[in-house]
Amino acid sequence: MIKLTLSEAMKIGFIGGGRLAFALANGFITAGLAKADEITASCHPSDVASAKAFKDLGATAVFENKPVVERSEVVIVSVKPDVVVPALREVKDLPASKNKLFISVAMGITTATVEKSLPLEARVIRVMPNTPALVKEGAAALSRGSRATDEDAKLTAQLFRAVGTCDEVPEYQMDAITALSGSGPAYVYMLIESLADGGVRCGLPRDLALRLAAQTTLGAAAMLRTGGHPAALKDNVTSPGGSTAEGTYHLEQNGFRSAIIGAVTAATERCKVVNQQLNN
Ligand SMILES: NC(=O)C1=CN([C@@H]2O[C@H](COP(=O)(O)OP(=O)(O)OC[C@H]3O[C@@H](n4cnc5c(N)ncnc54)[C@H](OP(=O)(O)O)[C@@H]3O)[C@@H](O)[C@H]2O)C=CC1
Ligand SMILES: O=C(O)[C@@H]1CCC=N1
Repeated sequence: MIKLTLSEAMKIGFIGGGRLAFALANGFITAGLAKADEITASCHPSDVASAKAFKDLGATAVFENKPVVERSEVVIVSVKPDVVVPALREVKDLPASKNKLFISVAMGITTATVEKSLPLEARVIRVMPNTPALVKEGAAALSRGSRATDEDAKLTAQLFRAVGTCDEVPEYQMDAITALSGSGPAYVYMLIESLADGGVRCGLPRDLALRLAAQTTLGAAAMLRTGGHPAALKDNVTSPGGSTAEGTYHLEQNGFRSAIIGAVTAATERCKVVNQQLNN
């Protein structure tokens, strides 16, 4: 087996050159982990915009999946969940697919499902990243497939740690992680947009409201990273009889916490349904 070592010269391929693939490719390049001209991504022939985005990065955009596998040491499978099996079927019989590390980022799709679509010798790791990888603030988790080695897990963790954090977890936790940190940026953007809308409603100019909302979210997250507990940090903001107590009371009355908990629960269920549908 060829030993993989992470270096700037590592050839990284993406089957599915969409939004997440672009965020990762851009993140890997700016982190100095990959050279743009060592990256290959496959795009649909009709998807001129994605192909152009990769070309503008200095990467190679192709319109077939086979060259991605042939040109790359590590292949990141970044198509939509229902396209994973058909896309891998196209490359299964290539000699280049044997002994290769495939990293699947598809929501809900288990390593067992991916392994069944590849040659016996291929190794699989499942990763759930998120789009803030683009600015090196990603949160990722990885789980090993049955044939993945310690070195594969180490290399994958190194790749994703270059663009944020990466924890190794048992695979049964992956759906909940997808629902929390994979989808989480969308919920946070909704929070930020709502904060700004509130500011505008109360008379602030839109650009100031949006900047304050984004910086407040960034600052609050940075405080948590220093080791504080969210409840204690919230209490520090809440003066007796003050504005925050009034605001948080309104949130509680309107089911803010249960709405967020419900969102993560619903998204977790969606991941399970997707994998079940694929295996029926
Ligand atoms: N977006 C995110 O924040 C995250 C996404 N993911 C996972 O990443 C994967 C991709 O998501 P995302 O980037 O959002 O989706 P996109 O739709 O942006 O990307 C998928 C890309 O694959 C292309 N494609 C479709 N069929 C094929 C095929 N047979 N061969 C090669 N490429 C093909 C699509 O082209 P076309 O549009 O023309 O169909 C599209 O450009 C999903 O499995 C998702 O679960 C994981 C974590 C976070
Ligand atoms: O919405 C989705 O299905 C993907 C998975 C996590 C984030 N985006």
